[in-house]
Amino acid sequence: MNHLTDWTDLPDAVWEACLDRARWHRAHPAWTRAAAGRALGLLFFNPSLRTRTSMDVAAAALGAHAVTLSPGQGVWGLEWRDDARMDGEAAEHVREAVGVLSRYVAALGVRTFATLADREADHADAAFRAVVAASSVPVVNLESARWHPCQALADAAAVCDTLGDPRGQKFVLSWAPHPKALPRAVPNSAVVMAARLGMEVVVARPPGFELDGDVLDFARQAAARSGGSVTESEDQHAALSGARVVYAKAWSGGAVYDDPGAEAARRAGHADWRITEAALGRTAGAAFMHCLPVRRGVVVDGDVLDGPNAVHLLQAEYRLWAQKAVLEWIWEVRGSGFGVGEVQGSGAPSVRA
Ligand SMILES: CC(=O)N[C@@H](CCCN)C(=O)O
Ligand SMILES: NC(=O)OP(=O)(O)O
Repeated sequence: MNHLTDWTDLPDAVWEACLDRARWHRAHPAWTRAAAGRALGLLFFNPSLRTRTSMDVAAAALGAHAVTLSPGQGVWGLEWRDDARMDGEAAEHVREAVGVLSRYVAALGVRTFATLADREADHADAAFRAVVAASSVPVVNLESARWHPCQALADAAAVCDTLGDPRGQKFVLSWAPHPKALPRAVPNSAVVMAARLGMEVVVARPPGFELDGDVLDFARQAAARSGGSVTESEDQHAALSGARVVYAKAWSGGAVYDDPGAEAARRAGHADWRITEAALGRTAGAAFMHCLPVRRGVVVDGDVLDGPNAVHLLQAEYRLWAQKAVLEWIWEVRGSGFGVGEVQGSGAPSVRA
């Protein structure tokens, strides 16, 4: 069964074929009946605008039918912990709920954000893994505690369209201020994504906001295969010099698990990490990237988002093309059949001359 838990669980050839295919879809947007007769269940434990809409439309564009379910909002609240005594809000367990859904649909998409309270559960991606374990159909990760693989695929396509050949170009993942403690699935995925593309990756973040060591290890392993590199910096100013991409993202510091108050205070002390026109001016004409949703004037200034270097809407658009490619891969459909290695070039136009 083709689950998409994360790209780090899959051969590079699958990533490359899906990336080529995502770019191909942008150039060939016609709807098909490749997955006609199939249903897709979309289980959202957390809010979504892009993922929810683009998955629904991607399914429709392949002739499939999507059903979106939000546990606790018109759908029974769900428990995922194996050892839970269910005397709280949750009316059923994912073992039953996902067992049932597997009998209705041909694949499931699932969103389960990090708890930011249970370090071990988050690190093990336990909620998402509980759904995968209970499912008898393929599962697509729509952002778990650890990874956001659909975002990574869309981001990679947007980088390739924007830069042409990204190899050797400087990609700065820049930590950003935010009023809330946010998960790390997006930065984790972005750093491995850029390393896979052979980019010179710099993770710029204040002290206390380090990404997990195993995520940096995954990224360094990817960089070793692609000819890229991965380093860290506590100096945003220096990191931005020479950058061709600035990917801004807020994420919580490790202290969020032990001392949330201290984490919040430390986060509030770094408001000056916001991306401004002046910050972008220190780069080599970098494209500005963000996964969205984004807070204007907190994470990034409005004039950067409204300016010529911002590619955040292209990233978001690519979610649709990327997820068409993912659905084709998990269902092994594509008109004449979808096999790794048979995809030739994308033909997608460059959006930046
Ligand atoms: C604001 C917020 O909750 N952001 C979430 C979702 C990002 C895109 N799905 C995060 O930082 O992981
Ligand atoms: N980037 C992203 O996943 O957006 P949503 O949270 O709106 O789905």
